[in-house]
Amino acid sequence: MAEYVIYETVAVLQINNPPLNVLSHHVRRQLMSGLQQALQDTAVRSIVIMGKGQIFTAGADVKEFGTEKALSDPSLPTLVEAVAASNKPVVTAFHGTTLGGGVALALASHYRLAASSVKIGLPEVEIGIVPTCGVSQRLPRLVGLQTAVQMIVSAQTMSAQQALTTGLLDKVVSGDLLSEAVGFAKSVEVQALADRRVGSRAVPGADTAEDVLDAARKRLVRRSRGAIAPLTCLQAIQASLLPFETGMKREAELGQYLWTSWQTGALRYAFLAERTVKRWYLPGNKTVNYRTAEPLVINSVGVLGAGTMGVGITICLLQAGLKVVLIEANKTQLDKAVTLIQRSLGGRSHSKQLSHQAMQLRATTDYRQLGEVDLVIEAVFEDLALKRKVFQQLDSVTKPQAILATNTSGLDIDKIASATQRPDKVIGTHFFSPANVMRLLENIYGRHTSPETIATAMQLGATIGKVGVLVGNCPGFVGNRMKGLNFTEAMFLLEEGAEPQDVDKVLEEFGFAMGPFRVSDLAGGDVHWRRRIQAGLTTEQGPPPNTPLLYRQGNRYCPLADMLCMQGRFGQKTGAGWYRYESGSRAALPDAVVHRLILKHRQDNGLQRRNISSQEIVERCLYPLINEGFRILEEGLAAGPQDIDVIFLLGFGWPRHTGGPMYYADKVVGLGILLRCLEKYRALHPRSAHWVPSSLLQTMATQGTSLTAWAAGSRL
Ligand SMILES: CCC[C@H](O)CC(=O)SCCNC(=O)CCNC(=O)[C@H](O)C(C)(C)COP(=O)([O-])OP(=O)([O-])OC[C@H]1O[C@@H](n2cnc3c(N)ncnc32)[C@H](O)[C@@H]1OP(=O)([O-])[O-]
Repeated sequence: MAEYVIYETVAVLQINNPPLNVLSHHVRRQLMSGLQQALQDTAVRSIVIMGKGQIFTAGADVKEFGTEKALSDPSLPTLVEAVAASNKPVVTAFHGTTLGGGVALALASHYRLAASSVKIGLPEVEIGIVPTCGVSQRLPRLVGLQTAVQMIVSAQTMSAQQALTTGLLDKVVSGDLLSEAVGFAKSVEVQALADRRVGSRAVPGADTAEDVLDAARKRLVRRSRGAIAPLTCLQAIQASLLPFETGMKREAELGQYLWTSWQTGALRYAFLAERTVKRWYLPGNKTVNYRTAEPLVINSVGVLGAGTMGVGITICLLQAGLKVVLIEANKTQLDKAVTLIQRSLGGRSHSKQLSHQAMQLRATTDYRQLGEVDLVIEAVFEDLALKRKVFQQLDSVTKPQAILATNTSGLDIDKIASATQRPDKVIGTHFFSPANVMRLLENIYGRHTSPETIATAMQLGATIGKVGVLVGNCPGFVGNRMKGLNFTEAMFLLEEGAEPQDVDKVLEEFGFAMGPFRVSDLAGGDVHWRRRIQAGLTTEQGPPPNTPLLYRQGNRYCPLADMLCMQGRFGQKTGAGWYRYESGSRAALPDAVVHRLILKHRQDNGLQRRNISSQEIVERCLYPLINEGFRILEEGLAAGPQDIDVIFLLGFGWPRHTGGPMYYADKVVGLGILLRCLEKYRALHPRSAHWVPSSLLQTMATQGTSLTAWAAGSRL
């Protein structure tokens, strides 16, 4: 709701809609009625709009979007324009965070005040919409085009001081916001309003406008990769150079265009999915869930292994204020890691606070120092025998109630847990590299993992700023199990006629930051080569004895990646992989050596080259992965499609504007079309088991059920 209180001649309208004061329909109705009351009351000479609680407002109510309430009177645009039309001065005073529609209200007001700690932002582009309600028209008039572009198109937040410098704020206050705002409102009661109306101003620096917009457009064309919101937002900003009323009309048209695009739905889904997965439950036993399981309190964490992952994990734990004991047997490696960690923590702006964080680190070669920690994250080399040995040791040196987590990207959690006397306290915590940057934490429960252990791992993820997704135990878990198929098909495409750069280009146009071959070169081809060797698919010298070159373990197999690794071409780190890299450069250059290798492989094995369309590249690389997602749901290894989508959005660079693989299949491709496509490729490639459609997909496609609707019904 919104409260209405009079302070002498000032009417104060306070939004009170905890926790985030979103501008839901009932809030807008009360704000409108408060505004009208204040305008009619002759004793009122000025109006203050502010918020109660933690923040001013998180903007429009995203959960209302697409429902009747979003448009019900007063809509947000109607309310904002009523503020703009007020013939009494309106002061908006904000604190905490001010987003989206909150900024719209402020820009329509005559004056803007804020607490010094405020963060102001326009996240609309991230949910695929134009900041309408006059934001795209008023903001450039107030702060100039350059800053408006930064705020609207890059969704960068602004501090109070920056907002004051750019002219977005009239005043930053450090005292009590309510009394400061009331005092300020009184002081402007006699001021003329005409020149305070932002809409009547001209955009400053209009003479350099084209240069600013051109530079932004070029940047966006490069970066947007199929997302339509950024460039549409830029068009709306450009319209601010037109007369205000014309610009407002253009803003509304562009707003409508995005509003009705499928990408908006996908981006909104992604926003909500990230929050939905926090409400975890065991797919096979819903009684074990985030409400019923209590996490343990974690104050100190041991990290075992000071390689790249161990260092990244340590940094996030320290940044969250936890005490860390870092164990590494190799003293030189340990010293190197400590330097890296200290540099990473100390090199940031709030150096005082962060050096305190660095002081929470104890680095040692002595396992026994883990005796008092509440939880250990093991981050040693990806080798089952080694991990089992390490867990045996951990079991003996840690206190009995300590949780033991393994950072693995696909090894069997149950086999690791069985090396201990406490399998109920063993869990997988799969961090993504670089661990201190990537927001995903794939948490894997084993057969014996207790609800308390799961709750603790999920809570730890939240504490260190990650989005934890709970999944079941299977080879590769959810992420790598699905992702592996993408690379498998990408290689088959090389056998059939494509070059690595063709496949990468198409998938980058689809929206991935990097195609599969560039990713492989970045990660190091040897990592997966070692896994294939461990799985008995290949050897360091080539195919295992008596094994056909193009088939392994009953399935079609492409040996090209193995052949590259046998030549020592591991990717960027060796200067050559699927591409070549000039010294010190990360630019992937097509390589004649690879071209010849592929050509010879085709000739030697009688593989015919044909032209492969972009459509086929997308289908071949993405549909098997999606089919595997359905299998994962069918096997009860993920609670819902949101969990899978969040893993791909945050862990594998899946383009956010498509919502994630499962959303994309459901809402963009359509399950019926997906099924027919899988069947077509199954007929063409009968020796690849991943083309066999999952029975869940078959049932849904045949019954015409939507995956999203199915998931909404089953979610807690
Ligand atoms: C006509 C349109 C014009 C206008 O330009 C449009 C806009 O204003 S567009 C809007 C522009 N604004 C945005 O895009 C806001 C984006 N929001 C954010 O960036 C973060 O939520 C914020 C930083 C505010 C708080 O972070 P935090 O402290 O980590 O907290 P949290 O993130 O976990 O959220 C807690 C709960 O609140 C929920 N919820 C949050 N916001 C909204 C909302 N607007 N609405 C509804 N619900 C919202 C969220 O889903 C969650 O609920 P649940 O049931 O657990 O799923």
